[in-house]
Amino acid sequence: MTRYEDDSLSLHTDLYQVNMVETYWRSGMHTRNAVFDLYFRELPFGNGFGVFAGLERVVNFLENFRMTEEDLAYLREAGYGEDFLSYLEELRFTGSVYAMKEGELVFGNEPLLKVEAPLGEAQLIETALLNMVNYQTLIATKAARIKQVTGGNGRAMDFGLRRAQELDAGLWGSRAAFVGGFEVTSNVRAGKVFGLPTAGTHAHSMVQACETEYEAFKMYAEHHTDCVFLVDTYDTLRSGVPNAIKVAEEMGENIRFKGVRLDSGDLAYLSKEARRMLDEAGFTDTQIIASGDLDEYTITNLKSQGAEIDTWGIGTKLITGYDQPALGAVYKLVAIEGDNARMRDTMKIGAKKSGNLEKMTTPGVKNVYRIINTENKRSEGDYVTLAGEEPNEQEELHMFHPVHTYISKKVRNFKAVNLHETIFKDGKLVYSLPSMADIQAYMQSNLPLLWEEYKRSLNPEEYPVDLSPKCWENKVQKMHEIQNEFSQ
Ligand SMILES: Nc1ncnc2c1ncn2[C@@H]1O[C@H](COP(=O)(O)OP(=O)(O)OP(=O)(O)O)[C@@H](O)[C@H]1O
Ligand SMILES: O=P(O)(O)OC[C@H]1O[C@H](OP(=O)(O)OP(=O)(O)O)[C@H](O)[C@@H]1O
Ligand SMILES: O=C(O)c1cccnc1
Repeated sequence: MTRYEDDSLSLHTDLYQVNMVETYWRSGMHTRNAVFDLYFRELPFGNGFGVFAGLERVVNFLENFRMTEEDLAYLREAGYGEDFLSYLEELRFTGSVYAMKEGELVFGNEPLLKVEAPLGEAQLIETALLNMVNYQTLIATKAARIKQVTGGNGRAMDFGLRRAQELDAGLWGSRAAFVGGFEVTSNVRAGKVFGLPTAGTHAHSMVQACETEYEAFKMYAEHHTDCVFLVDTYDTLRSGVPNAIKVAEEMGENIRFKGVRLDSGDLAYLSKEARRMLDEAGFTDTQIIASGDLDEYTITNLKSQGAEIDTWGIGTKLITGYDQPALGAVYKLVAIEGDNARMRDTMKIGAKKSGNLEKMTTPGVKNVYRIINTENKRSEGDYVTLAGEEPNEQEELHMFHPVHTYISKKVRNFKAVNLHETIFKDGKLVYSLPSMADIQAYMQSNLPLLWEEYKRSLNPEEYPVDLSPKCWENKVQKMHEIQNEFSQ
């Protein structure tokens, strides 16, 4: 039982955030303008690209951000003073948010989302934003990775709900799977809440509940027009497929015999045999659905064995991000208003002995552009600039690796597309959330921008995410300033 009844998410944060905000407020720093970047460092699953998801929930969260009476009562109980609670009571999100569109193809070390807000607000929302974007982007990326191997004509179906890490992950995971390209979900609530296409077959329990498998299929067919029969409860080829065919023949035009589902055994062999049997019986349009611990590796392998599988049902390994359960996105302060009311770039160096530039944050208010080659229509890479830079006004771009700077190229004939949409401006929502179908279509329409080398599932090439010379120099200069301060 919960001790409080409301469904406020405003305390969906870590205690240290509240304590920092109290400190800022008591010192009068809470209203200073701050800029935070939200980004991950490394692509998950060894994939060559990521798929951004989580924005819709971030928007809902920020729009509804206010401390309820129960939030305040809890904080009062925890010992916070009435004066600070009065500040929290009035607190709303008044800042600006710039973010990638959901479904955007994304890469390491580029801001997926940028928050410009009074320090107190920007700090208090950090944990929730990371929580939402980390999980949803991880699952959307896993889904896209699986879709890359099922191919255009192999349907991917999300079966994950029962295996997800609790209710929220089940709901938002199904949505993320759709963002990443899954065609359909078994999750009825996700269908209701987000309008996702749903579909389903039946379980072994229905077959077990009847005296015989034939009786179970027949009973289902008598009450449903669209029928997919699960054929592996007893013996797939000797009992399951023949019973499915028998019922379909008996029911004739009264049903649409959509397919059979295989959930165990040698899926390559069984699918080929089932296909042969269905075709011989004249059911050439009937599909074969496979499930049972599938992921991109088993699917690739099954396809290489010539498996006759049309639809892939994927649960556990999709919804839990099984082989990499965390994306590791972070939220870092990159600029803050100083005593003189001017913005000051900030940087975190960290305790790395190696002086690894990669782990250091990139200071400054920045934009991210995708550099599209206007001749071959492919992306040359992403290009992170300082605010105010306008790459489209340049004749030629110098793109170089931000750590191994000798890896460089000059790009002409390009179009630089700003990847950040303005979502909130001074607390006001100025972005209309696209439909789920548009989000998925947007993701798919962007895939041709990437060379195949970035999209292969095994050992893809590293897609360039470069800093503009000004952004890079600013970073190096800031690093030297910090180092000099300590060597004096
Ligand atoms: N031809 C195949 N080649 C490679 N992997 C396969 C093939 N057929 C099935 N698999 C995969 O191998 C694993 C099969 O594991 P296992 O034999 O333990 O379970 P199962 O046959 O699905 O039966 P059960 O559901 O009773 O566990 C699953 O992950 C399945 O997706
Ligand atoms: O294997 P996953 O990728 O996680 O996909 C979800 C699994 O959930 C069901 O099995 P379960 O044993 O839970 O129920 P059942 O009795 O209907 O087979 C289904 O048959 C899949 O095998
Ligand atoms: O509809 C199905 O076949 C289904 C749904 C959830 C999990 N496993 C299978």
